[in-house]
Amino acid sequence: MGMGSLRECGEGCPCGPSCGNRRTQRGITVRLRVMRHRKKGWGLHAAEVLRHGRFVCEYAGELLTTEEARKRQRLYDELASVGKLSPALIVIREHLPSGKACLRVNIDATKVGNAARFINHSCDGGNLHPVLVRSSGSLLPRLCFFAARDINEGEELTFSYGDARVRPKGLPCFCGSLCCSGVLPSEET
Ligand SMILES: C[S@@+](CC[C@H](N)C(=O)[O-])C[C@H]1O[C@@H](n2cnc3c(N)ncnc32)[C@H](O)[C@@H]1O
Repeated sequence: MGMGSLRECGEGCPCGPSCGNRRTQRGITVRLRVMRHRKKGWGLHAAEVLRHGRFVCEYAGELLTTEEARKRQRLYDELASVGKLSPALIVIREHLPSGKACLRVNIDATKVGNAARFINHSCDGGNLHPVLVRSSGSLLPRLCFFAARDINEGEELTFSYGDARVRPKGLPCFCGSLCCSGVLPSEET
C-alpha cells in the first residue's frame, strides 16, 4: 500500500482544537506496548483492539535538512553494521503534482521521538497505513499512522519501509511474512 495524504484544519483555520478535522493533533490516545524481539530489536504492539481507520500515532522526530540527514545516515550505517545502533531515520519523498519536483522530508527519531520509532518493517505492507498529514497554516507535512485493518490486542504494529525509507542499507529483514524479500528497504540518498 502506498503513502496516503490527508488535509486537516490547523492554525490557519478559524476553528479551535476541538474541531473534528484535527484527528492527528491530540497525541496518542490508543494503548500501545513496546516489546523486545529476538532478531528485530524492540517492536511496537497494540495493547487494545484497534479498529480499521483509527489514528494510531505520528512518527515524531527531529526534522533534518537533507544535508544533515545524509551526514547522519553515513554515521548510522557504520554503527548499525556493527550492531551498535538501531537507526530510525525516515526519508519521505513526495512527488508534486507538476511531476517535475519532489518534496523531501527527513525525520530522525533515533534520539528524539515517540513510540512510533519502535515500529518495525514488514514486507507485506504491515497493518499500518502511513499518511502524510498537512494542516492548514503549517508548511511541512507530518507522517501519521492509521490502522489499515482491524488489529487485535497484542498484535505487532508494522508498515512497509518501502513507502517511507528507513536506513541502513542491506540489513537482513526478519519480518517473517510470506513475501519477505530478505533485506530491509533502503536507498541511496
Ligand atoms: C524505526 S527502528 C524500529 C525499532 C527498532 N527495532 C529498535 O529496536 O529500536 C528501525 C530499525 O529496526 C530494525 N528493524 C525494523 N524492522 C526490521 C525487520 N523487519 N527485520 C529486522 N530488523 C528490523 C532495523 O535495525 C531498523 O534500522
